[in-house]
Amino acid sequence: MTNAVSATPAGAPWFSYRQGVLHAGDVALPKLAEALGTPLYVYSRAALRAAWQGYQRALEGRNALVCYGMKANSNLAVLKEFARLGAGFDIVSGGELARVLAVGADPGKVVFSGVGKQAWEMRAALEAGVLCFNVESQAELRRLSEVAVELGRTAPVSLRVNPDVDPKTHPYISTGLKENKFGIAIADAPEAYRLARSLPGLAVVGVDCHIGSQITEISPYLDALDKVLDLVEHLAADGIEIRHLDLGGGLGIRYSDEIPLAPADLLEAVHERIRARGIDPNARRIILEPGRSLVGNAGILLTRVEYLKAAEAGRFAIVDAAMNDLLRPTLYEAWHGVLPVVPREGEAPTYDIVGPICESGDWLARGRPLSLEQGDLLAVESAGAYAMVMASQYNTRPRAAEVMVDGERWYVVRERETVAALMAGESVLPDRR
Ligand SMILES: Cc1ncc(COP(=O)(O)O)c(C=O)c1O
Ligand SMILES: N[C@@H](CCCC[NH3+])C(=O)O
Repeated sequence: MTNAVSATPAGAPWFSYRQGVLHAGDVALPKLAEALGTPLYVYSRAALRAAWQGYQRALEGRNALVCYGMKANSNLAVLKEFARLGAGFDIVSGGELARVLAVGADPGKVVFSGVGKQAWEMRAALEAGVLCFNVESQAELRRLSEVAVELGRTAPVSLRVNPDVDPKTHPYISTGLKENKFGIAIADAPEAYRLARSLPGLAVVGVDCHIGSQITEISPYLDALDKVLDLVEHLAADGIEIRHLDLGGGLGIRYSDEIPLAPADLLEAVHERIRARGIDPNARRIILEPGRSLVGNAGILLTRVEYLKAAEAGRFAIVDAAMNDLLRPTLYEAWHGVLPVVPREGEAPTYDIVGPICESGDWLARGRPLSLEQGDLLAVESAGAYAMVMASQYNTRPRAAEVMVDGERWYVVRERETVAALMAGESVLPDRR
C-alpha cells in the first residue's frame, strides 16, 4: 500500500497541509512540537468560532439558547472563547460551575445537568443564580428543595425525562434508553412534576431530555420531541406550565466518513414539528446543549513516534501519547484519523499506533497504512472533544500540554503537568517503631 495522505483533514480548513507540512492555522505543527514537546493538544481558535457561528446562524429569529456542554472540553481558554461569543453553558458538577464562573460567564445562562448532584453543588449553583437545574429523580427534587429552602431561595427546575428513544449511536454514549441511568421514565414524569410543584423550594420552568451523543440522524430527535410535547400538553392540563424545552442529544462530527447534521437543519425540523401541532415554536424557548460538535474537530493530538517495531502479528508504531491522553479508542473502540505531519513518499505498511502504557488496550489507532520513521510526528484527529478532559495520569504520566493557535500566533492554554505535581498531594506513613 502507498501512503494515502490526500484525505482532507477532519479539521479542515483549520488544519491543512501547506508545502507538505500539516499546519494548525498558519502555524506549522513541527514548530509547536519543538517549542512545547509532545504529546501536545493543539486547538484552533478559528475552528471554535466557526463551529459557534453554525449554531448562531441556526438561532437567528428563534427563541433559543445554546448552552455549551462543557464536559467535552473545559479548558478555560475554550470556555472564555464561547463566553465572549455569548454562549450559555451546560454543567454537570460544582467543578464545572467554578470554571464557568472563573471565565466570567453569565450564570443566568447556565443549566445544571447530571444524575448525582451533591448538596454543596446545589448550594453553589443556587448562590450563583443558574438558569435551571435539570433534575433526574424524585429524591433529587426533595434534596434540591431542602437546600433551596435553607438558603431562602427558589430553585428553577426542569425534569430530565427519559424518552426511551434509540439515538442510533454507539451504545456506550446513548443516554435516552430505558436501560440507561439517566432521567425519569416519561410515564412517571407527571407524578414527578406534581411532586416538584408541591415542594416549597422549587419552581417548575421546563422539560429536559437527552438521548445521546454523536447523533447523525434527525429522526431520533423528533421521536423524542413528540414524546416531550405530549408530556407538555398533559402537564398543561394539570395546570403545570412549561416555559422551555431543553432538547439534548449531541450532533455528530466527522471522524471518518460520517455526514454531520447542521444545527440549522435540526432547529428547523424541531420548529416544523412543533408548528405541526398548531403551536407557535417561539412560544417556548428551546435550549440546546452541544458539546462535541462545537469543539471536536477544533483540536488534534500531536504525538511523536518513539519506536517502530515489527512483530509476528504486525507492525507497531509506539508513540509518546497513550490511552491516558486519549481514552476514546480504548473505551469505545473509537476511530480517530491519524495523519503524518510531514508525509513521506514510498511504501506505507500497516501499523497499529500504540502508546507506552502497560495495557494491551493502549492503542490509538489500528491497521493504518503509513510511511513512517522513528521520530516522525503524527496528528491524531478529532481530539478537541472528550480527549484532554478524559485524560488520566495512569503509569504516572503527566498530562499533556494544550496550546491554542490563532492565525500565526499560539498560546499555551495549559502547561504540561510535571511529575512533581503528580506526587504533590501524597505522603507516607511515619516509620514503624
Ligand atoms: C446532559 C448532556 N448534555 C450535553 C451533552 C453533550 O453532548 P455532545 O457532546 O454529544 O454534544 C451530554 C453528553 O452526551 C449530556 O449528557
Ligand atoms: N465521552 C463520550 C461521550 C459522552 C458524552 C457525555 N454524555 C465520547 O467520547 O464520545
